[in-house]
Amino acid sequence: MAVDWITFALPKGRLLPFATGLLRDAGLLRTEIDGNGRRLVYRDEERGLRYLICRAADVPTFVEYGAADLGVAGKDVILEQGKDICELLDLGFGECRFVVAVPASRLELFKDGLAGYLARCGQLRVATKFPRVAELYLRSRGLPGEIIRLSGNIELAPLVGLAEVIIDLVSTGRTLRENNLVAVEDIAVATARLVANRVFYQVKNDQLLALVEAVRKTLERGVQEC
Ligand SMILES: Nc1ncnc2c1ncn2[C@@H]1O[C@H](COP(=O)(O)OP(=O)(O)OP(=O)(O)O)[C@@H](O)[C@H]1O
Ligand SMILES: O=P(O)(O)OC[C@H]1O[C@H](OP(=O)(O)OP(=O)(O)O)[C@H](O)[C@@H]1O
Repeated sequence: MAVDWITFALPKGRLLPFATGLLRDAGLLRTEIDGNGRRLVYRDEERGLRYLICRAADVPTFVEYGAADLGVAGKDVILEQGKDICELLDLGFGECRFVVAVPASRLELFKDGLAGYLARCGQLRVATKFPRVAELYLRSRGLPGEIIRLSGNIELAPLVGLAEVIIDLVSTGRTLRENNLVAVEDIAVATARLVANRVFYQVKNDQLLALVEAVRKTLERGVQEC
């Protein structure tokens, strides 16, 4: 790989249309990327730009290890992983929030918050895909609790007695509603971020700054999903 190529790690899935729309508007993407396809690497030879289609949670890893210079990653994943990468821009899209949610049928038990629940019931198990965020949250509240890490469909856990509460991402609220859960506490809002490899951001500073500036100007104008 020539050193002057610039590689973007893009998240497949729900963030991809926004990320590609933004890069296209910024003049940094001319290739068609098929979000539903199996192809994982796209190149714009003329401009020396390369795009990697990564799992959303893997973008920080590709960037931290220098397999990509720049990447688009959710703040949720950034908070959870604590990777050594530079966060350059808040891209605004992919907004969701970390919440604590409980079964609506048990809401009364949580009327004095998680601390009140613990005092009443003596046990707090938290199912989540984000154990670090959950751990930090419990610690910041001085709450003892067991974190149960799941890979997805977190909402299932309190419905079958695997956990008393969940800590998960919510955007439309549909998944909570359809599983008779309610959010009782908000933890943090997350949006997609433009991130960079720490070393490359210094070494290729002129090249990367020009790209970051193009993205920043596009954000100021407003982004189209494509
Ligand atoms: N309601 C939401 N739930 C989860 N992630 C959301 C939501 N809304 C926006 N996002 C953003 O989308 C990213 C996850 O994208 P996506 O759901 O496509 O991947 P994933 O399901 O976590 O990963 P994969 O399919 O690779 O296991 C999150 O990191 C977050 O930044
Ligand atoms: O508020 P909503 O719009 O309903 O979105 C929230 C849901 O989306 C995410 O799950 P995802 O779709 O990523 O699937 P997963 O459970 O397999 O992680 C999240 O974990 C919630 O389950």
